[in-house]
Amino acid sequence: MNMNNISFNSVSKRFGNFQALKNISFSYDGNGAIGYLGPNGAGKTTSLKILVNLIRPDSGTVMINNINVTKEPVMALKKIGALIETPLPYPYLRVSESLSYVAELRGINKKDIENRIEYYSKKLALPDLNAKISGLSKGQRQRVVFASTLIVDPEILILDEPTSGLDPFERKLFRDVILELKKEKLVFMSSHLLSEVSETCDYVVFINNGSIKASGNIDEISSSFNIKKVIARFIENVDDMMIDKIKNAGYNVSSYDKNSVIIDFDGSDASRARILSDLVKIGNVIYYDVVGSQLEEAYISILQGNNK
Ligand SMILES: Nc1ncnc2c1ncn2[C@@H]1O[C@H](COP(=O)(O)OP(=O)(O)OP(=O)(O)O)[C@@H](O)[C@H]1O
Repeated sequence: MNMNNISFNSVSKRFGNFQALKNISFSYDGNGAIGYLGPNGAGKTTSLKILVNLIRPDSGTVMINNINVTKEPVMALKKIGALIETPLPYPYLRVSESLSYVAELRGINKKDIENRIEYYSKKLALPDLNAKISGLSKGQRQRVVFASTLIVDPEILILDEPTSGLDPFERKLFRDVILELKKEKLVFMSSHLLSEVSETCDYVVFINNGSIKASGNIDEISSSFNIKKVIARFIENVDDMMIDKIKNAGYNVSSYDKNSVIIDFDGSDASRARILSDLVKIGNVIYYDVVGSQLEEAYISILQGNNK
């Protein structure tokens, strides 16, 4: 099995007066999945485009499997599959034609093409292979485009928000394919969906305002951030009087609805226990738990600059 790697070394990119990437560096060795996280406009797509040589950095280098992408793009990108800003596949072609066309361009033999079309047609629940691309829904098109990046059997898969705009069923199809692929390949994906990243990725890189804020093993990063909200559900309706009592007990109510209240806290077990013992004096608590995820806490803390 091949081991893959990618690295950004002091990469900067300016658009006019706007500095989109400021000296970014990170690297990853091995197979698995890397999640690239950051708010809109952080510089994720710009980084991914530089990685696949769609744009050139002003300074710094990007390497794929130790080959400099800017200097030797053909060699570096030979084993890459990329899905960046979903292009429209040829509308007049049929699904199977559009898939074999991409594979033929890469010199893949007919038998492999047929097998892979059949495989991904099942895995991604592709529409009828004889259907015209122009008649497909947005999600169906996205599935076909994803299949066309996979049909060439890439060693490294670069995906820019691959599931944006997909329904939950389609997201699951994508997730299962990524989970399968990452066993033997390297997947580098940007995403806004933290739940998706925590389910699929082994490593995370956080970017904000064109700078890398943190990177590391997802479990190690997540475990250093405690969840800082609890939810309590009551038998009785939550009214203003109850909310006042909770506030008077010294708590910050983040939100509430008919039967439940969400309270901010410092994330410690001691505070969590104390809140519950206070709440049972105020109402009949039937459910109590922390809400959110550690990755979400990490994302918020790191991107707000409270990096531990
Ligand atoms: N070709 C361009 N010309 C001018 N500015 C650009 C260009 N491409 C990107 N930018 C700017 O660079 C910044 C980073 O954009 P980029 O698309 O990399 O962000 P992103 O992290 O991918 O965001 P999103 O999650 O919204 O896709 C943005 O402020 C964007 O407006």
